[in-house]
Parts: sequence; structure tokens; C-alpha cells
Amino acid sequence: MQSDTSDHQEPQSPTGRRIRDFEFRTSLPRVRTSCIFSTAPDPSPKSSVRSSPSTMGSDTRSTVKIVKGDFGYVLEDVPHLTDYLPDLSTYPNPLQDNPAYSVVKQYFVDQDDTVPKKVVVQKDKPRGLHFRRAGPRQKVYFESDDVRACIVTCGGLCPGLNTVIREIVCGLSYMYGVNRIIGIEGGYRGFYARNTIELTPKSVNDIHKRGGTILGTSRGGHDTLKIVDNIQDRGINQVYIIGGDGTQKGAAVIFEEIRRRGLKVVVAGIPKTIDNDIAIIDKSFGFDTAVEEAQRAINAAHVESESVENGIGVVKLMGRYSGFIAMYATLASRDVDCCLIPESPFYLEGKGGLFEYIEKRLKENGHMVIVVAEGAGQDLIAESMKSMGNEDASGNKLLLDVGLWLSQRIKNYFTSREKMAINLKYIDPTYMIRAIPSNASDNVYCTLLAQCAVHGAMAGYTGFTVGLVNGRHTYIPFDRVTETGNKVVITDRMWARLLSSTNQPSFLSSEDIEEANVPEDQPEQAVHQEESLNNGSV
Ligand SMILES: Nc1ncnc2c1ncn2[C@@H]1O[C@H](COP(=O)(O)OP(=O)(O)OP(=O)(O)O)[C@@H](O)[C@H]1O
Ligand SMILES: O=P(O)(O)OC[C@H]1O[C@](O)(CO)[C@@H](O)[C@@H]1O
Ligand SMILES: [Mg+2]
Repeated sequence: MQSDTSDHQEPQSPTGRRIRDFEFRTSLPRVRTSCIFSTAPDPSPKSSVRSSPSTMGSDTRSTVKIVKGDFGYVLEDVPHLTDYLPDLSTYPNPLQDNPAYSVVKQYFVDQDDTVPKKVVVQKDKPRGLHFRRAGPRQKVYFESDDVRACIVTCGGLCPGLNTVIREIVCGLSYMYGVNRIIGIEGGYRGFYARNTIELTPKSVNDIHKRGGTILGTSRGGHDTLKIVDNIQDRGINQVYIIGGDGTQKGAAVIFEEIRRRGLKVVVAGIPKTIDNDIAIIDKSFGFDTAVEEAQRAINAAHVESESVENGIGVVKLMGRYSGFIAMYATLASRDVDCCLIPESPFYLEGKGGLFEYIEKRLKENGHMVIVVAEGAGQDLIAESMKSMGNEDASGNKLLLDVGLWLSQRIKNYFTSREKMAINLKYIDPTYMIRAIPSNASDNVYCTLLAQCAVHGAMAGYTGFTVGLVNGRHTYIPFDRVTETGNKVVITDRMWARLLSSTNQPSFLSSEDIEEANVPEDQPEQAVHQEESLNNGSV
């Protein structure tokens, strides 16, 4: 954990009273109609609060705290409990007496520390967007005995979920002396439809060695009022929500309702998605593990295809809207001849099409490997199968199996034209990849994310997602991570590197390139991808 040398100034309670906030707040009757939110006194004369789009199309308007500084500096700050409960007491952080941490020089993060979204800068350009740096603060807003925390996991599985659960429990317990932590079973609907389980450092001790989530997960079932009623009834005052883009949208609505009721309850999100499709953050946990595990499937496809005449190995990898796993697994392997992702349209027949390329590759090399992300070519499949538009319980598009479809189309093409006898093997390792435990580097990453979430919650921050931005942990407002998704930018250098490593056609006409050209706010995203997933190398 990084430390800082400057003096730390925590906001003090104006009353200085050490009230038992948790008991006080949870004894209040439920407030459903009146809003007792007020914005915090501006920390800077240049700060302002902007409205952000509602996440649910209801009256749940969010306010994002914008602080402006010199040279075009902008801090997009996260909410704090004192925004709507200004009289809360603060307490010294128990970490200062913890033998492990007390020896660290300036262990606490300075209140003013922020992290820039963009690290490649030009001397005449504004300093741009910043996020609040994550980490332990000198003062906390909860007494250890008063904390009652809960953890929930939602959406699809991802390597590392159990590690995050483990480290939230251990972080709360060992760093802050919290011993009342419960797990909500089966995703959002578990708040009102399932039992809870008690979580202790002992009960979670070995769970990081297992795939999946010990709490279970689900899609759909997000009923905001029932969830917040349940939080209130159970006296929960720290809610840790682990999940993808849909889950973070759900967390944002829960936060809004909690704030509307004036509860001293913190909502902290930990972004999870194997697809790496969450905006702003460098990468999501479990992504590295997925890319590594995908190598085994690609390797099998390569061995199978090179062992026979005109062998073709087709491997399907996950990636509903974003082809990051396919792109990085391809770049890592060097055995892949063609990588198809949702962001890059392709076509099968005719000049410059996939069939022509396969034929050429087989003639040159005798075998080939194709990696296809599950969301690729969905329009093409829909055209030929005349069915599309089904959704899962969370409203996500249900995909048609591109791997099976593509394999069949390739077989048909070569059989019907009596071009050449091919030998195609289709491998679908998607759920096997998703279900494994996280690898070593993801384990460390999950640990830091979990600990930063705990530090933020104890420090009274709320309505935030914890995320790595340019290698530093930050607190990001929910809206920022949910308003757009992270996608492979096909006019970016990384995709060019892939094209040059596989030698596949780009399948793009000059009009397509124009259309795909980075929109105004995306050059930053493209640079960001370069820097974050590529350690800044060019
Ligand atoms: N706009 C939304 N508002 C409130 N809740 C939502 C919203 N979108 C999704 N959710 C809820 O979030 C949970 C998870 O959503 P979803 O199934 O889309 O997975 P996810 O979090 O995006 O993860 P992944 O896509 O990586 O599997 C579901 O319980 C769903 O009801
Ligand atoms: O079959 P499920 O559990 O709905 O999940 C499938 C989806 O989940 C994801 O892994 C995202 O979590 C996507 O890549 C995939 O489309
Ligand atoms: Mg999602």
C-alpha cells in the first residue's frame, strides 16, 4: 500500500459527540417519502455538483461531486455519509495501533490525494479528470463494535470472487476489529428471499482456493425497496456488492434509496467481470486468470489441428459485448490465425472474407486455429437463423452459439464446393474457464480491491466502486463505471498488433473504418487501454 508524506486533515464532527450512530440510525422508522439529503459543504470554492442520468429512469437522481482546480484539473469525487448526515462523529483509525501497520511510515492516504484518469499528457492540455485515491484514512466514521456488514455477489461467475469475499471479511476483522459480517445468498434476490450466512475469518479461510462464489449468485431479482427494507431491518450499515456492470447499476439505485431514507449505511461496489467490459478501470479481476486458462484450450486446438491434414481448430471464448479475452488470449498464444470479436464485424463469403482466408491459410500452412468471442458475428447468425432478441433475467441479450454456427458454416462451405477435405474440431471451454479459482496475480489484485473497499467504507465514503486506474486504487462514482462499457477499440494500436500477429484480414471497408473511428471522447479510452493492459509500453 502506498503512503503519503503530507499532513492529513480529516473532517471533524462539528459537535465532537461520540454518538452511537449505528444504533441511532437503525432505530429510525423507515422514511420513504422525504429526502433528507443535502450536499456537503464544498471542499473547494470551485467545486460544484452535477446531476447525472438516472440509472433506472425513476426519480433516483444522483449527484456527482465535481471539484475543479488549476490547469484544467477536475476531481470527480464520490459521495460521503456526511453529505447527508453532517453531524457524524469520527474515531481514530484502529490501524494506527495495529502492530503490522503502525510501523509503516505515513501509512494513511492523504485526504487530497487523487489519481489522474489520463497519464499521457501534453504540456498545453488540461490536467483532466481525476478520482479520489483509495486507502486507509486517519479517521473513521464507524466504531468497530457498531459495524454490521454484508457481502453479496451478483451476475455471472468470475475467478476471484471467493478471494474478494475472503479479503473483505479478513480486512474488516483483522484491520478494523469488526466481527459482525453476513453473506447474502444467491445475489440481489437473496436480500429478501434467502437466508444469510455468518462470515468469519475462520469460515472463509480456504475459500480462495475454490472457483465460483460461496455465497451463490443470480441474475434478475433486483427489487430496490425490498432490498433496502431488508438492509434496514437487519441493522446492516456496510453493504459490499461484488458484480459486473448490471450489479453496479443495481448498487447505485440501492445507494440512492439509502440516502433518500437518510440511513447511515455505506454502499461499496467491487467491480467483477470476466469480460473486462467495465469502463475506467485498468482491468477487472479474473481477467488475467481467464486469459491464462484460455491458453490451454487454444493449445489443444493447435495440437489437434496440426496433427491432421487441413485441420481447423475453433475455440470459443467469453466476451458478450467486448472481445478482450479473445484478443489477449490470441496475442499471448501466437498459435492463433484468426481472432473474431464483437467489436469487429466480419463476413464469410467473397473477396476478403473469412472463407477465402481459411483456404489460403490451409494451403500455406496445412492447419489453422480460429478464436471467436461469444458475442462476435451475432448479426450474421441472426440473419441465417431468423431468431434473436431473447433476454436473460437481468435483461442481457441471450447469445446464439457462434462457435457451433461458425464451425457448421465452415464445414458446409468446404464440403459443398468440394474444395478440400477439412478436419474441424470445435472446443468450447467458456464455463470451464469461468469456474476456476483465480491465479496468483489475480489473488493479490482481489486482496487489494477488497481492502480498499473496506478502508473506503470505514472512512465513510459511499456510492463508490473501487477500481484500479493507471495502477493506483481509486474510489469511482457508480455512474462513471456504468454509463459506458469498456470495448476493444479496433482503430487502436492493440488491435493492429493483433492483426499483424495473426495476419488475418481486417474485414473492414474504408466506410467501416470511418464508422469505427474513435468518437470524440474515446481517444482517451484508447490510450487508456494501451497504458493499463499493456503497462504503458508502445
Ligand atoms: N439497471 C439496473 N438496475 C438495477 N439492477 C440491475 C440493473 N441491471 C442489472 N441489475 C441487477 O444486477 C444483477 C446482475 O446483473 P447482470 O446479470 O447483468 O450481471 P453483471 O453484474 O453485469 O455481471 P456479468 O455481466 O459480468 O455477469 C442482477 O440481479 C440484475 O437484476
Ligand atoms: O450463462 P450465464 O451465467 O448467463 O453467463 C454467460 C455470460 O456471462 C459472462 O461471462 C459475463 O459474466 C459473459 O461472458 C457470458 O455471456
Ligand atoms: Mg454485465
